[in-house]
Amino acid sequence: EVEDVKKALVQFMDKLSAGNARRDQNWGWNTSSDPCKDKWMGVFCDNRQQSVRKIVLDGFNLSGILDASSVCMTKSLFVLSLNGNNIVGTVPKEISNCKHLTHLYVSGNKFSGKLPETLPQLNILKRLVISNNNFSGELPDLSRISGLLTFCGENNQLSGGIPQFDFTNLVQFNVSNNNFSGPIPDVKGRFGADSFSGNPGLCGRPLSNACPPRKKSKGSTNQVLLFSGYILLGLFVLLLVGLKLISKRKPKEEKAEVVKKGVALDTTGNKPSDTSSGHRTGDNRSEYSITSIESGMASSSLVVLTSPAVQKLKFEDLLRAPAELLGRGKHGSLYKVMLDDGMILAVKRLRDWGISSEDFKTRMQKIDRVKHPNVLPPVAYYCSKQEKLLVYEYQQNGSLFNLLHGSQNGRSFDWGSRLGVAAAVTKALALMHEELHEDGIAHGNLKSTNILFNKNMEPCISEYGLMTTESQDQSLLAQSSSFKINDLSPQIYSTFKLDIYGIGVILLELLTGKLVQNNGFNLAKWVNSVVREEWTAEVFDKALIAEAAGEERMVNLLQVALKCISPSPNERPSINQVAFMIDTIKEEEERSISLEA
Ligand SMILES: Nc1ncnc2c1ncn2[C@@H]1O[C@H](COP(=O)(O)OP(=O)(O)OP(=O)(O)O)[C@@H](O)[C@H]1O
Repeated sequence: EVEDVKKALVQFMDKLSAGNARRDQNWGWNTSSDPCKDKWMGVFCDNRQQSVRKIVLDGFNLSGILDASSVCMTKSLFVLSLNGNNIVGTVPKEISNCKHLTHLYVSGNKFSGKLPETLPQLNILKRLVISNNNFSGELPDLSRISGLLTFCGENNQLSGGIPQFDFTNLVQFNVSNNNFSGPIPDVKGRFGADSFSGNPGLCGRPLSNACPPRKKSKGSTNQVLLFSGYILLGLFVLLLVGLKLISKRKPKEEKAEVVKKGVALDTTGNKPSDTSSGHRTGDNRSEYSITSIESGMASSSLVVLTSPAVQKLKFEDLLRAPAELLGRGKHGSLYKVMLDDGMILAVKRLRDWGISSEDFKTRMQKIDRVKHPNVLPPVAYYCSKQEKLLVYEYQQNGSLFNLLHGSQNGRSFDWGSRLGVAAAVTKALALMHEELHEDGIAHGNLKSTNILFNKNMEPCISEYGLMTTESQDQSLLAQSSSFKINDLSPQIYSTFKLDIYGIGVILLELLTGKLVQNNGFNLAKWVNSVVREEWTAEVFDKALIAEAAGEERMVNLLQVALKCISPSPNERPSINQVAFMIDTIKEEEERSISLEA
């Protein structure tokens, strides 16, 4: 099989470089050497040098054709980059065989013809860049690639209408200088005229030429409705403030007291509090409305982010709804809020965060821009001087912590599923780290209570980015119970490396089924000591041993975990390396299962 892949790669290069002069000896790309071990030019492999992960051949003056069926023989290629060559012909439909592709770059070549209809089958594609070629015809329905972040198709001869991309998800989009025609879909204000200019047949916003009038469209009625919604909300808030001013003789003092009440409630925990106003349902839990948190709000309103689930959410809905305290973490308290329409939300009331409102907003917007199916997006936030609220959809299926340590004790949580959770979570974190690295926004608080299962039982990382850089210092780390990593030099602690540590601990939890901290027990320390004594097999969860799970792969995953929790942040792998390693283990597991079958 390895030989087949190698032959296919050599054939791919033969066709790609047809007629090009011979390369020097470092070039590789021949059947007598190995693409990974002998480091063929432009080939990047997984850590164990076993499978090809990236092929980057930018600017190699290649002037042949793209043999997609050959290059896609590599089992898990995720980056193919051929920018800045002279490649001719089409992008063949067999490109869809590269199922794992997340990045496809072919800009600055002489590609022509239509893009293949099979392209949207690359459904985990993140970046698609085909600019500066001679592509023509209509685009296939790329809107089917739900996680697409980049589409650059400028400077081609593409025509037809522009598909309804998920513009809220895209971070880069350009179709300028083509022959597109018709109205531009609603880009949600995310992209400007530059992205569409140079297409004489296009009309509508963000271009300045309006489309010829048609029957009044549904879209505009919606807009009117939305607009009047805002006016109503504004009036409501004014009314509320008015009532408060009238009903209170000493509004200032009263307000301070109300805020205090919220805090008092916070510290009394689950006991129903007399200070909580209204909306009690009479049972013995701390149910009350968020009104009691902050009645004096008015200065700013709820900002609904791009999640489709709560487009119509209003601040008044949050205020009115009964809320139940779920827990008090280090960032603040979490409430379960039930809306009238049956929708259930999780509202985090952030504890004094030492961040300005402006910075908070910018941060939320940056986080909102990056979407991954395994990351729980915030759906809205509220931000005033006194109060910051963050709204998520409530996840009925509980957390990874519950699944492992709840009443089931992880018994029905088999090895394959645990490996699946590990792989999904690290991949999701890899994307977040990549996209938010420049902004310096890491997760900051990764742990099994922050991995929630959605309605399809897919694991989702929640509360991404809730820790500011300032508060990510060692003193906070030391206070936190689950991250007690003594003897560490604090200065070199970067938040991104802290996330790797968090992933390592989650992997240990998956492998051992044990709590991270328990009556002086420290999971990381314990695992390290058992491994040092060479009793490695002792660490694994009895439930995994009982199902006779592949021990070799368990040991491999344990090694990944141990690298992640290395005391020196610099020795910890990057999240991409972690994702590769876990992917490889998962592939091996799948292979061994198919062999058994
Ligand atoms: N969106 C959500 N849906 C359902 N349950 C949630 C949601 N977000 C958090 N939870 C659960 O609610 C509980 C309390 O959450 P909270 O965030 O307050 O605690 P924490 O994660 O331990 O603390 P922190 O993240 O602040 O360090 C946790 O068990 C968590 O798994």
